[in-house]
Amino acid sequence: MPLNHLIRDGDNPDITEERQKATFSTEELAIEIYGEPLAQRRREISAEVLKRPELLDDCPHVFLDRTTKVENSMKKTVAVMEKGSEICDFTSREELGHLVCEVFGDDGFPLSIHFVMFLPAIQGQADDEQAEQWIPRAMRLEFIGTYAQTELGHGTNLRALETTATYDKRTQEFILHTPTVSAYKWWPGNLGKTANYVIANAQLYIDGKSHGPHNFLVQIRDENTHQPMPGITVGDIGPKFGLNTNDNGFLRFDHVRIPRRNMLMRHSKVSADGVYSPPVHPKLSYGAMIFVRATMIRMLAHVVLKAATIAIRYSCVRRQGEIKTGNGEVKILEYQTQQHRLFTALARGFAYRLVGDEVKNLYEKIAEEVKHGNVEQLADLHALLSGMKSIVSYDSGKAIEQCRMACGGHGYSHASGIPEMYAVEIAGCTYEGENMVMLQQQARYLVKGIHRLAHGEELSTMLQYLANTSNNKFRIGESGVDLENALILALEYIARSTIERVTARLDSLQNKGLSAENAWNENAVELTRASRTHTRLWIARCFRDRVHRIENHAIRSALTDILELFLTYEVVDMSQYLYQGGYANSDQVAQVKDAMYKLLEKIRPNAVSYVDAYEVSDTELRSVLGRRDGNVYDNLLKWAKSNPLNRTEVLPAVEKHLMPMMLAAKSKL
Ligand SMILES: CCCCCCCCCC/C=C\CCCCCC(=O)SCCNC(=O)CCNC(=O)[C@H](O)C(C)(C)COP(=O)(O)OP(=O)(O)OC[C@H]1O[C@@H](n2cnc3c(N)ncnc32)[C@H](O)[C@@H]1OP(=O)(O)O
Ligand SMILES: Cc1cc2nc3c(=O)[nH]c(=O)nc-3n(C[C@H](O)[C@H](O)[C@H](O)COP(=O)(O)OP(=O)(O)OC[C@H]3O[C@@H](n4cnc5c(N)ncnc54)[C@H](O)[C@@H]3O)c2cc1C
Repeated sequence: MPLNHLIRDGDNPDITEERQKATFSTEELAIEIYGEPLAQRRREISAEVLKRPELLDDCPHVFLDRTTKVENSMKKTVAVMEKGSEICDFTSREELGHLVCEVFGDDGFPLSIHFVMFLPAIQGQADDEQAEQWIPRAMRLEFIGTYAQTELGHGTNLRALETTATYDKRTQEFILHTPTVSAYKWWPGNLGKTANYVIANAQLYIDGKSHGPHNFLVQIRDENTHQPMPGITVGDIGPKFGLNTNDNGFLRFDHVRIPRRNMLMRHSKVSADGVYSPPVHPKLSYGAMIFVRATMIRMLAHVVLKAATIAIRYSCVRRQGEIKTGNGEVKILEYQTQQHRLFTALARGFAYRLVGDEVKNLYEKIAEEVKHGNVEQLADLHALLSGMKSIVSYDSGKAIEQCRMACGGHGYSHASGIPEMYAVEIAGCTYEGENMVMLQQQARYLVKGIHRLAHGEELSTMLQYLANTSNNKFRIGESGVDLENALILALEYIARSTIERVTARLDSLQNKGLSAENAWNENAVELTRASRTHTRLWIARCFRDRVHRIENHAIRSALTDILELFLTYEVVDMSQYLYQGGYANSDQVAQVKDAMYKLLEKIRPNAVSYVDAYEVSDTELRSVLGRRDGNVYDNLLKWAKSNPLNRTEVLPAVEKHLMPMMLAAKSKL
């Protein structure tokens, strides 16, 4: 029995040859990633989707205009809701999430923000009575909601949001109002044409006093006619870099009245006579953002692993050039440069995917505590997620772009599927908090950590390495120190020294009389660097711990190669920091590079099996280059021929414009 379970007759022999080389069972690696029974359920769901034409695209989605894309996704949503429960367990987020990926791909679908923000906001911030009233209706899709926070003028600085919710004691209502153009809600996903309810974030005013941003449930469209409600102006904001199947929207409130009980009241409350009770933590109304920041790590990793699947499979069927003259053209994956750009992308994908599970578990644990009023760990969680969403979105974007370029010209074509993946994934650098801003949120926490240490106070587990000042020499190659440990210690040193340096600069500038705010801004770039090094260390440690827990020996060994490649790549990428304070010399850094190049060779025979084990179906991949069967060229030709521009031999526009011009030019001769 071959170890790779995807070997089939009729496949491109070049890709079959790759699968025959597997040294681990791809099914067992799939189980390690997804767990049982999910690994098997995912396959069954994929197979079921293939049998149901109403869930499949009639033609490649990239050939469609926006209006048709939006219509198709609405049509398929209804099909999923009618028949989906025959295919998957709707109560399982994982199963439903997989079905959504199969049917809709990455570019958005009408219920995305309903599920990822609207419902979580209600679940976390509505009191029990409100939850009981709204959640069952929302789950049954009697209405569709979105999360309307960002405005035309402000997205980052939430304290400056201009939408107001003024309490009217007389009628016991809030009046939602958009006072200026810059106060228009702008960006919320599925707001433009789909949603009929929103969670609106607005400044709460009672008796002329502001209490800061709070969340309110507001109906914006009629439940029967879908027409905007009185006082509501709403529409789509237009085409974007990506996510064009998603109707991101704008929204204006003109003195819209809602009942008092439509303010989400689990944490903050307004009584009928207008008495305000604040939450136990001032940022509890930001809970839905925390949820998405925790969830998006796995979503982003998923996109990297899809891009790696495409580029690695394609690199085994594409032959170009010779390594040794006369020996024939090689698969492009034989080139070390190709292995370096693709296997490091693969390693990041696996690291972020597995660490993403840990982040999700941590979030769930802390969210449960918060629900019961214990906010002790909220600052740790906020700092971690601020760093994680920034590192994972940015480094995943770089990895996907490398995958695209590694496919040469065909990578630039939408036939590869990678351009759309990149456009969707890279939005993660912006949404849920612009990366530079979020890195600085985490930097505040790190600087505080150094100050706490100086005052002899206890540090959270995440920061304890800051106290390890005896780690001041790179120990690679020393007897008794294995590669992994030496690399993790190097990453600890990089993070600690970077955070210490920038904190010392901040302190010294303030001692010289500069204000804390100006000192901060003068060091903001270095602060974001400190934040990055800390997060990259956290990811590395968490990935290492995850791999060490694997019981299946062959799978642990396969993922150890990926882990070591990840660690060597991270250390090489940040090696300039190792020279700070004389921690390492250039020979030691060269040793890390050598180890990394050896790992590329070691991973090479299993490359296709790693991505096969991640098990993304062709339906979900939507890529001609990444097809499981490796039959790329015939299908590229079919794809190009099916392009709407080729429906007629002579394009009407050519007849109308260019032909007369050319004929007129000829007649002038
Ligand atoms: C089952 C089905 C599955 C379906 C799957 C479908 C898939 C669909 C795919 C969907 C694709 C994409 C989804 C996209 C969704 C995108 C949605 C959005 O973007 S919503 C809008 C997000 N907006 C933001 O993130 C705004 C960013 N800004 C902020 O978060 C804050 O304003 C700020 C943190 C930058 C500053 O806040 P401010 O109030 O000004 O606070 P201070 O800076 O003064 O900080 C004071 C203090 O508070 C701490 N803090 C800040 N935030 C938090 C928090 N959230 N929790 C805990 N603590 C917080 C901060 O650290 C400070 O602490 P100190 O101790 O004082 O240092
Ligand atoms: C695809 C997509 C989907 C979205 N979906 C939603 C949604 O469903 N609901 C919703 O409410 N919003 C949504 N948003 C909005 C999104 O959350 C905001 O765009 C994001 O938080 C960034 O805010 P901004 O646009 O105001 O950027 P800005 O804050 O204007 O950023 C512009 C530049 O200014 C810099 N900057 C700003 N403040 C600081 C600072 N304090 N220090 C240093 N630099 C700073 C930034 O780093 C950046 O370089 C979505 C956005 C996108 C792209």
